[in-house]
Amino acid sequence: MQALDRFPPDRETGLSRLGAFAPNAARDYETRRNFDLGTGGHDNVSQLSPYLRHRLVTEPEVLGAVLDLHSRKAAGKFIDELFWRTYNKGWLEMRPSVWGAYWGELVQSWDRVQSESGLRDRWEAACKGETGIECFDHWAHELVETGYLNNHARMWFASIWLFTLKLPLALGADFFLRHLCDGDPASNTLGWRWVGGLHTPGKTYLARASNIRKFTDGRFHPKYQLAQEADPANGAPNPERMAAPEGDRLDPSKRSVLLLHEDDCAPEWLFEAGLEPRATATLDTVRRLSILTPAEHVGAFKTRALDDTLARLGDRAGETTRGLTSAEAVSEWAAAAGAEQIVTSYPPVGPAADLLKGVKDLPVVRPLRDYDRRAWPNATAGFFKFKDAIPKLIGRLRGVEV
Ligand SMILES: Cc1cc2nc3c(=O)[nH]c(=O)nc-3n(C[C@H](O)[C@H](O)[C@H](O)COP(=O)(O)OP(=O)(O)OC[C@H]3O[C@@H](n4cnc5c(N)ncnc54)[C@H](O)[C@@H]3O)c2cc1C
Repeated sequence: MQALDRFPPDRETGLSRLGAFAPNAARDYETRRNFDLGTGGHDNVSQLSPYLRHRLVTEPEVLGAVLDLHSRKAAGKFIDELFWRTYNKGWLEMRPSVWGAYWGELVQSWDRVQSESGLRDRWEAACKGETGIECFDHWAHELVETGYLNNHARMWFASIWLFTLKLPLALGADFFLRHLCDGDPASNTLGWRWVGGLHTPGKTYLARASNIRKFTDGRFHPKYQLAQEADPANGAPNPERMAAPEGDRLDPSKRSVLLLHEDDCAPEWLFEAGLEPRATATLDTVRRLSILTPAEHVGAFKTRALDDTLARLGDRAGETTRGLTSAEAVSEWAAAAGAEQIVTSYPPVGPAADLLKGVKDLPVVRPLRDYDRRAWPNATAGFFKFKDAIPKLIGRLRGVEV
């Protein structure tokens, strides 16, 4: 699998990629990050997203490595981008119905694909990279083969999907989730909603031929091929905000089992909080990412990342079980291990959280990392408001009050 050759799903690779990238996280990154230099040419950005998305490497670790080498000002652009991920997670936690609405739109759009042959043909051509728009077709192939696209390419691709090809937003977000190694319910849904003019109501992102030519170093120039205007896409409006989650308190004296999932492959912090599980299991939620079957590399990334986690935990994990796929299977496993509680790192909005809602027989204790608990409540409105909290959040991590 080409994607996993590029993104070996283990923590050691994530950390060594971070070490190699950190020296370039200041001016180099700021001036070059928007360039999409083609398959295999993405050294201008960190390519850490599959590791961050599954928390094989954590945000505090990335911030720490970068701030050991650069001032906050010098690495400001990179730090902002990293906090976009945190912002998206917090924003969706406080508005979880957006994920439910996305699923509703996906089911509806999929029904239309099956009944409207014109739509089906355009959707198939887009997914196969056979639209005749050379840059778009290249990105469709790159995504399917490598599981990755540069951020600017994701923006252009989503814009062309919505405004030139006039395809439904949910089908585009689904195409990404089925192929990205970093596919994330928050960053992907919000990324598509941002391009489509739903996140910042009415403000759409229109891809322009001249911008594509400049930032692909002249590889592509889709002159006269792209829509010239972008009316907001159809989709649920932003709902009212709920309170941010605080997470559960862990009582390590109770008989516990540990459940690992794709959202936190660095659960060592739970052991530091006193957890001594009798047994540990991994969840397999890849089939809950889409109505269709995700690409093989997407599931393989998650399975191997969780295997890497179990290997690191060693004997501390107790007896191990792999790949539970339903709430019933989780309950049965925990009961057989004689547990009083199932402990799991707080699963943010997405497939693992969806599955765990169905576990009723035993309490599921979901402690939340300090980083998330402090950062998420700041996603009250747009990113620029959230940004005001960044100095303080960094100060707490670095042990300096700002
Ligand atoms: C339509 C669309 C869909 C997207 N879908 C996803 C997704 O499913 N998963 C995902 O992780 N990101 C998604 N992004 C955000 C962004 O494109 C990727 O995080 C980034 O390209 C990953 O590459 P990198 O690690 O080399 O990023 P770098 O530029 O090196 O940035 C470092 C880290 O910061 C975070 N980051 C950077 N840019 C963004 C951003 N714009 N939004 C949120 N976080 C960011 C990522 O965790 C990234 O690993 C999407 C963006 C768009 C426009």
